[in-house]
Amino acid sequence: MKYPATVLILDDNLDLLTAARLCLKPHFQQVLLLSEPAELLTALTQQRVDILLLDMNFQRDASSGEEGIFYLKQALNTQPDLKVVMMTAYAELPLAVRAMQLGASDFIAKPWQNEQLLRTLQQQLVTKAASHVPVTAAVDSLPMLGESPAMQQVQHLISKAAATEANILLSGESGTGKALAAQAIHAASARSLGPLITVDMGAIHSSLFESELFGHKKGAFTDAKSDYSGRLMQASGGTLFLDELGNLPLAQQAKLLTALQNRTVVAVGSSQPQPFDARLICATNDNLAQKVQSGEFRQDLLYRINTIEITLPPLRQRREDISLLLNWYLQHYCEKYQQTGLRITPGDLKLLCQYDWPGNVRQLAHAVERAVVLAEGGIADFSQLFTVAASNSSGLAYETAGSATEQDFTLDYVEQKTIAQALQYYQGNISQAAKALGLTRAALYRRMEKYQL
Ligand SMILES: Nc1ncnc2c1ncn2[C@@H]1O[C@H](COP(=O)(O)OP(=O)(O)OP(=O)(O)O)[C@@H](O)[C@H]1O
Repeated sequence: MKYPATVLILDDNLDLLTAARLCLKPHFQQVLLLSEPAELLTALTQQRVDILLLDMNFQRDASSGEEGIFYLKQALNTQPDLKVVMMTAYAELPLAVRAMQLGASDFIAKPWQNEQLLRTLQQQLVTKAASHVPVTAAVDSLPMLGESPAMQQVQHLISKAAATEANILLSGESGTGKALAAQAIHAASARSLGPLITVDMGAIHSSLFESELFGHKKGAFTDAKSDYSGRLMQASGGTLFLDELGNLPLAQQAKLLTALQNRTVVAVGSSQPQPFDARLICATNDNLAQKVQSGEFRQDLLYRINTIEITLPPLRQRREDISLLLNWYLQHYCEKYQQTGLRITPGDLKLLCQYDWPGNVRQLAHAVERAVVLAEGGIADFSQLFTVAASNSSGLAYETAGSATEQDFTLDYVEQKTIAQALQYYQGNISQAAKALGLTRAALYRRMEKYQL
């Protein structure tokens, strides 16, 4: 039986490509080969890929791995849920660790044994299946819940704003539902039949900013193998959702402002402005007014985007909604994991309603999912969350040096511990934790799912 998955192998060594294809073809539905790294972006935009097997070095005698890192970032920016396995002939641990910090899922040293390669890729598919509902995908189908006065006010603003063409700024802590609100606004607007194009501004590499947003012409730069329309044009007729806007560097803020003011884009390699027609929604978990004061955010850009500002309140400021959300997610995950009759004990419910939920609804949903999976005797098991809350630490058992065990030295363990500490330090702020860890937000989410944080 073949895995219903597509593997893309990128290496400039044609013999290696052939050998890898021979090894993998009997086991995977589709195995694609690429010898030209400049074509990676096009390949990923044209074709859904599950696993990318990526070489670290492309130029002759190169051993720094920088090219591999560059293409890794490019691949994850294009397809954030992609599993990337790095291949390196120079199996230096620091390089592999760096690649994994940047979002690679695993690495394999060349020359590999066929069995080892197969096992590594199979493992990626298992992890991919286990992380089932990615956070972003879950947003698509979930309703926006909340009966507290604060949420009723938010719902009211959403329906009023949706009926207009006004630019909207959504603010609020991480996990409070800004992306969900953007979807609700789009769905309730006259543009609902058009596209909703989301751009994570924190995840776009500065060198790709203009090309990604405004498009490029074929031949405008080395990698530009064909014309690309860009996100603003793609959103025409629909809604453009710029997430994590507070992370945008000043130079790029100026370019974005010009495009928004003129409602035109000039593709890289062109001098011809093209009009675009998209409704703008922006989101941030930063205080942009404060960033204006400190000179990190342009005031004119803020005025352009915040015609209507909607602030999503943190869960701790609307505790009335906690039990509603707990029950809704309990039912949701019971259906998903085919559990029946699970309940939350009154004692647990009380504690859960008192808890501050620094990661807001996202954290609550994850906690319920975990509790459903770990449930025994018909009772949802929140013990892991309570351990975290009680110790006010990451929930991991930190042994002293004297009691260290072998597992303390595994990369997985060290990574998990570091991520948990960063999340705790930044009080659940995903963007700040991701930045400190040197990860994209998508890569951090993937790891949080993996380690159940
Ligand atoms: N009011 C709500 N009702 C039900 N689910 C919600 C609600 N708010 C958020 N969620 C869920 O919580 C998760 C996080 O929401 P979302 O991604 O919209 O948050 P966010 O504020 O955009 O976070 P970030 O700033 O980290 O991107 C999603 O799975 C979403 O469906």
